Amino acid sequence: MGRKTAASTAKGKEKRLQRKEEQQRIRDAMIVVAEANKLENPLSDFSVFQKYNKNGIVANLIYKKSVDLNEFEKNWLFSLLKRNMQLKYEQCSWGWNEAKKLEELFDESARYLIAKNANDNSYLGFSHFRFDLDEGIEVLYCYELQLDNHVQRKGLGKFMMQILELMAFKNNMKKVLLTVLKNNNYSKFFRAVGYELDETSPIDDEEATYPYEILSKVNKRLAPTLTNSGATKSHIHSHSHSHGHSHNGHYCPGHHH
Ligand SMILES: CC(=O)SCCNC(=O)CCNC(=O)[C@H](O)C(C)(C)COP(=O)(O)OP(=O)(O)OC[C@H]1O[C@@H](n2cnc3c(N)ncnc32)[C@H](O)[C@@H]1OP(=O)(O)O
Repeated sequence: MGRKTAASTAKGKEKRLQRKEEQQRIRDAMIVVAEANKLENPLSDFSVFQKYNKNGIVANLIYKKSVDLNEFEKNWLFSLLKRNMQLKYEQCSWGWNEAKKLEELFDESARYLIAKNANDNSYLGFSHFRFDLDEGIEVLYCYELQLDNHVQRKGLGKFMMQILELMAFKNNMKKVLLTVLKNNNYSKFFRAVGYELDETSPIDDEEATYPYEILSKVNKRLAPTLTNSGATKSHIHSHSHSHGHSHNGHYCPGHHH
C-alpha cells in the first residue's frame, strides 16, 4: 500500500474529526428532541395564543398528545382530514391509504394542536405535528394543518402556524418543516405565511417527478448559518429517522429518497 504522506494523514485526521463532530451534533439534537417530547404542555408558555377571537371566530386552542385523544376526537380529526384531502391524494401518485394514514395520525409521537369553538365546544381544526429529527436536524414537523370548511380563510390557519413556530423555536428546534402537494392552492397559504422551499425538497429531473415539495421556516435565533436553501456549510445526512415515513412527513408509496 505504500507509505502515507504527512499530508494524507492530516487529511484523514481532519475527516475523522469532522465525523466525530457530526455524530456529537446528532446526539445533541436527539437530546433536544427528547426534551421537547417530554413536555406536558408546550402551549402553557403562550397564554395569549390559547384564544383566537377574530373574523367571527371565537376559539380555544388546546394541546394534546395522540395517546390522550378520545375516540370522538380521533373520529372527528380523521373525517376532517379525509374530507379535506382524500381527493387531492387520489389526484396524485400518492393515492389515499386509510390504514397508513390512521397509523401515522395516532402514532405515539404525534402531537396535536386543536381549535375548538369557545361558544359551543365544537371542533374547528387541528394540526398534527411532531418534534423530531429530520436529516440529523432537530425540527418541528407539521404533518397536517386542517380546518373545517366554514372556518377557512379567516386567519385561524395563520394563527395556528404561529403557535407551532413559537413552540418549535422556544424548544430549540432549528426549523418548522412541512410537506405540501404541488397540485393544490394551499401551498400559496404556506408561502403567504413565510414558508420557503427547504433544501431537502426533492428536485424533478428526467428520472423522477415529485408530486410534493418540502417547505420550511428557519429558527433565525439558533441557526444564523442555516437557510432554507443553503443549509449549513457541512450538511449532515444522518438517516436517523426512527419513524416509518420518508422525510416528507406523509406516507408516500413509491417515494423513498
Ligand atoms: C402540511 C399540510 O397540512 S398541507 C394541507 C393543508 N391543508 C389543507 O389543504 C386543508 C384545507 N385547507 C385548510 O384547512 C386551510 O384553508 C389552510 C390550513 C390551508 C389555511 O388556513 P386558513 O385559516 O384558511 O388561512 P388564513 O386565513 O390564515 O390565510 C392566510 C393567508 O394565506 C393565503 N391563503 C390562504 N388560503 C389560500 C388559498 N386557498 N389560496 C390562496 N391563498 C391562500 C392568503 O394570503 C391568506 O391571507 P388573506 O385571507 O388575508 O388573503
